[in-house]
Amino acid sequence: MDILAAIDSFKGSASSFELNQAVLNGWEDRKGRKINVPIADGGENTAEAIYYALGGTWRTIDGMDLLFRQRKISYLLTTWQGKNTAVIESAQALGLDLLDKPTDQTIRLASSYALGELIKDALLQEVEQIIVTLGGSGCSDGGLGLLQSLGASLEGYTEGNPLLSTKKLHFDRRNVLVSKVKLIIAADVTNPYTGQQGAAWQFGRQKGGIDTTLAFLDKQAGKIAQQIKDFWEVDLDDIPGSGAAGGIGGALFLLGAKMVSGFDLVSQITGLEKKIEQADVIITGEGRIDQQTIHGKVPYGVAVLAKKYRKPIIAICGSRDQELEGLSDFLPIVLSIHLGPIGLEEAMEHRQTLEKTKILGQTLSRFFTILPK
Ligand SMILES: Nc1ncnc2c1ncn2[C@@H]1O[C@H](COP(=O)(O)OP(=O)(O)O)[C@@H](O)[C@H]1O
Ligand SMILES: O=C(O)[C@H](O)COP(=O)(O)O
Repeated sequence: MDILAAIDSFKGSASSFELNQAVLNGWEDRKGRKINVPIADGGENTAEAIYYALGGTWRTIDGMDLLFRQRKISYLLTTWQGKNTAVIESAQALGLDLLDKPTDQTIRLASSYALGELIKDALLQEVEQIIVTLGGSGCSDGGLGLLQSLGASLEGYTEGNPLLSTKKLHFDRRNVLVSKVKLIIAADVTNPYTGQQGAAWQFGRQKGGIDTTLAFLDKQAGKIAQQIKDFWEVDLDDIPGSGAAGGIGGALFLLGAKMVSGFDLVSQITGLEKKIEQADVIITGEGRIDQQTIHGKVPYGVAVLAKKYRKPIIAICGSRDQELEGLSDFLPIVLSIHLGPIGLEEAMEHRQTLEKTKILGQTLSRFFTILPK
């Protein structure tokens, strides 16, 4: 029996490659093939998943993070579809993981400026295209910091999160630095720029924002979106994914980037569909399987492919919502790696997570051996 593992990283806990390997190490069937497909949807570890598929070299620069703190940041230089390509994972500079604890203060301070600096560095490497992966970010600035770094001026901006103070955005799309390369956004969600389904309300709470801050950020994003509509005739709220990474999706779209689903892109690059077609059992998962999972996250994407080829699929996670509504049609079995009540900090410990994942892999393989042939 050939088993394929394509589990998304458990954010803050373990990478996709490690989790896949843990399940495969636990799997007791010695005869079949064990296929490890590192996978991602745009969030943390996406560049690594692409690296496993394409190879390439890592370029490390003295960059900064979402709070303007100095930090060494790496991005991937590779070849994709015959073109010199940079893969910049926004979570490397702007990740929620980089904050000790997301609070209302961090969301009020955080900016996407550091991502613009990485894009500028990639442009100096003479690449023909840049893939910017979005997800797992700790900022919610409508992408204004990024635009500022690439040459836009933000009227009224004081400091910290530019969405709080910017009154007006000025930039000439013909002059922005990225006009010479093909820009691809690989977004992990399809949310719009503003509104109840938009960046601030949907993802601002996990970034520490309190309701009054989120309401203000959403109102400000609405003003910027209106201005963009008036001047550039682009309605960001009509663009699925413009609310990814706190609105960076919208900002990059404005710069002419092509928006694609992060999962679809990684799945194409890794040849996931073909590999699923050839496997007998599929294991997927993510840190927390919840109502958001069905909106383009890895386990849903893998499950859609498994369903297409009628392959049995099991999802594993660190924690899950009790109710998973429409998801159970695609993922009937969602199992936590944890066996008893446990605090979140202890649960997320790296080594234990991999050990428990291995044990769950072992249990699942035994289950398949008792099934009638
Ligand atoms: N080892 C673990 N055990 C229990 N819960 C975990 C573990 N790793 C991650 N989580 C939970 O998953 C959350 C991250 O969700 P995840 O699905 O990995 O990312 P995202 O939702 O950004 O795609 C963490 O905040 C935590 O609640
Ligand atoms: O805001 C972001 O960075 C994402 O697009 C959504 O975040 P998540 O994948 O960390 O939930």
